[in-house]
Amino acid sequence: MIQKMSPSLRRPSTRSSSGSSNIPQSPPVRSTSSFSNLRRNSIRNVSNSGSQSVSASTTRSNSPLRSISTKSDPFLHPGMIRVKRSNSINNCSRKNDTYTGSITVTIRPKPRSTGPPHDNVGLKLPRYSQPRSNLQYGGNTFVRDPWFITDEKTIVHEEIGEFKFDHVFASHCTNLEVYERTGKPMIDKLLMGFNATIFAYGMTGSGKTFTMSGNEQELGLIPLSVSYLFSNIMEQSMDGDKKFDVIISYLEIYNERIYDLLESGLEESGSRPGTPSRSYMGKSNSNAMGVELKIRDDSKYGVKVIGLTERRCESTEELLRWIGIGDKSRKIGETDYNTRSSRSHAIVLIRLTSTDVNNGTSRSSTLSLCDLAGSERATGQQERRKEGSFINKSLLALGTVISKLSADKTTSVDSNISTTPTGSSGSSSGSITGNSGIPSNHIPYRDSKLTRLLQPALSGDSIVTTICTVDTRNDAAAETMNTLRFASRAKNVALHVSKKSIINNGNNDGDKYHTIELLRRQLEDQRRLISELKGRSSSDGSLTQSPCDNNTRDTMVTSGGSDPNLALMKAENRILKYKLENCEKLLDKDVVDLQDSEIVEIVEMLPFEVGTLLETKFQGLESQIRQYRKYTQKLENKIMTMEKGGHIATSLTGCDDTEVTELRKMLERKDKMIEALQSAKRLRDRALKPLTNAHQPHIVENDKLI
Ligand SMILES: Nc1ncnc2c1ncn2[C@@H]1O[C@H](COP(=O)(O)OP(=O)(O)OP(=O)(O)O)[C@@H](O)[C@H]1O
Repeated sequence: MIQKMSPSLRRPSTRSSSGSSNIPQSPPVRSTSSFSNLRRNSIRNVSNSGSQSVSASTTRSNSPLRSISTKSDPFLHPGMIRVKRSNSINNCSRKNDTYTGSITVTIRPKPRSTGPPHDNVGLKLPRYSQPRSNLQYGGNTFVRDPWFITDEKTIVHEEIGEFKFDHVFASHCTNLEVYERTGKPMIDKLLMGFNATIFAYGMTGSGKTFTMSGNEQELGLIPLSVSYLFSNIMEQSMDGDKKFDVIISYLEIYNERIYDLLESGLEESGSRPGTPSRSYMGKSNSNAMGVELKIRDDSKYGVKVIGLTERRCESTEELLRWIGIGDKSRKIGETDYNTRSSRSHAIVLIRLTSTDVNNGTSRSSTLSLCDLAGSERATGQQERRKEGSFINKSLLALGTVISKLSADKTTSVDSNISTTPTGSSGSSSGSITGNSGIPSNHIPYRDSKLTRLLQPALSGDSIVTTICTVDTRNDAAAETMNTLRFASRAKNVALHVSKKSIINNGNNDGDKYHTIELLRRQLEDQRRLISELKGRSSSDGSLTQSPCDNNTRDTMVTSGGSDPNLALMKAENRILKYKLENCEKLLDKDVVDLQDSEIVEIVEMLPFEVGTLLETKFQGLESQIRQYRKYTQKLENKIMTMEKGGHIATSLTGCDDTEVTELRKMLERKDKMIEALQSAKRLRDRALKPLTNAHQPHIVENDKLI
């Protein structure tokens, strides 16, 4: 964690004499002040002048680097000419917490290494005004370049037409200028809390690595940006209110496999920090392959490379030294176009975490610096051919993703154009043929490791700037054309990026006190609750037994456990249930089975008129019973008489059968009627008994048949 100015940051260190050091202890470094003052002087010059541009000579005159000879110091390279100070980040709305715009696209033409000192690239020539003719120089004839840069945003091809971008650098521009336009604004965004991604794209040999890393003579965008980052960190941590953490990881994608470039942790570095050590490697592909790393979806970072080494750095020198170590492991090899061609995509990840010391909040943002391998034609050498095919495939995947992302905005210029990388083996399977302008929902990020790793950045998690390097020579026209098409599409990719959210770590003293106080209160509340419950349970006695006792548990359940309201409700429920059962019994019970007390209960409930009515009814029934009895008696007498006279059989036999049957039926009905009447009488007697006992004499003495 970097807080205030650590001694190592304050101390103007001297250049290490030795190339070795113990890692992770502070590595041998170049003068700290060189890097930080580089930035400070350039910034001060701008702000003091109040101008939008600053000349390199001004920068040089104030720089402490002036003591270093111009031969050995890249900052004093004569190529450092006027550098515009305007922020080149693309048209965007810049609210405090969000960035809305599109990918910032810049074009960097590679200068001719031979030929006339000033080719037509970089000269402001009117379109088509120059006749196509060869140039004579030093006794040699040079074919004119077909490309013109008409202004700082436009590059024109004599026959195809013009392409407009956020910035087109002159071919003779310096890395410092490129950094000022691209790296510096992105570091500013990083410091504000945005993720930032810069990637160099272009055909092999067009200057990607030169732009990103630089060489012994001229520092590239990476060391310049890192230097600016640490200068800002020092400034911001000066008053002690902020602490910073800088962590670096470095990986490469080689033949569609991800390798950790810091894994080996090489402890020696023969090169000075800030310059790409790979530039000094004597042989290509000299490093053994490491362990392949896997990518995983991650809720926090979008995607994450599992097991990637992270190194904490406290200074520009330390960080650049790690990059130098990683560069040594990066795969390079000779191709037809480049004797030291990158055979892999390399990505430097710098995670910056700033912590507010006063309130303990922190915010992390990541800078991704990508030096992509270049698209290339198929070569005769088998290994290069295999690598080239992987490179082309992944660049094709990137082109497809960019194309799809920009599909809804792409202009007709791109119609019917394939994004197949330069010189690829002709496969067009993944190319975009014809742009319908219909946005596709499916973005094939999973088609390559490169697009997978860039997915969070391209899908809105990062502000993105790309530097497309081109070779303007006539024989590279097709490749340049493809690069510019890619660039045109990238320009259309919309970005809506939010700052990384602030995390409350709760790790400062104020937060600790607050947390302890909160926990203390919670503890008190819980204690109070426990004693309250104990009080309740001892008052109803249900908790006096062991909690393991089943009876206790039952008691608790039936009494509603520890809740008195529940117990009360249960008791009420039991009473209501009992009442209901009784009512049901009363309703369903056969009247005959009713107990006297129950009948009295019912009778008492009846109105007086009902009793009178019932009495009348019963009297009617009694009269009927008497009639039936008389009739039955008559029949029986008749039968007896007949039996005594010996005529029974005869008479009965002689009797009309119908009459006998009728007589029998009448007897049966009589019996049934008598039974029913007796039952009714019994009921009536019982019903009236309490009333008659109280108010009047018995109407019926008993229920026997008279
Ligand atoms: N703008 C430039 N000024 C000076 N030299 C340059 C420039 N661009 C490229 N070069 C030189 O061209 C050569 C190839 O450049 P470089 O290695 O950066 O290309 P590259 O795009 O990274 O290629 P590859 O994709 O094969 O890795 C190097 O010697 C480099 O120094």
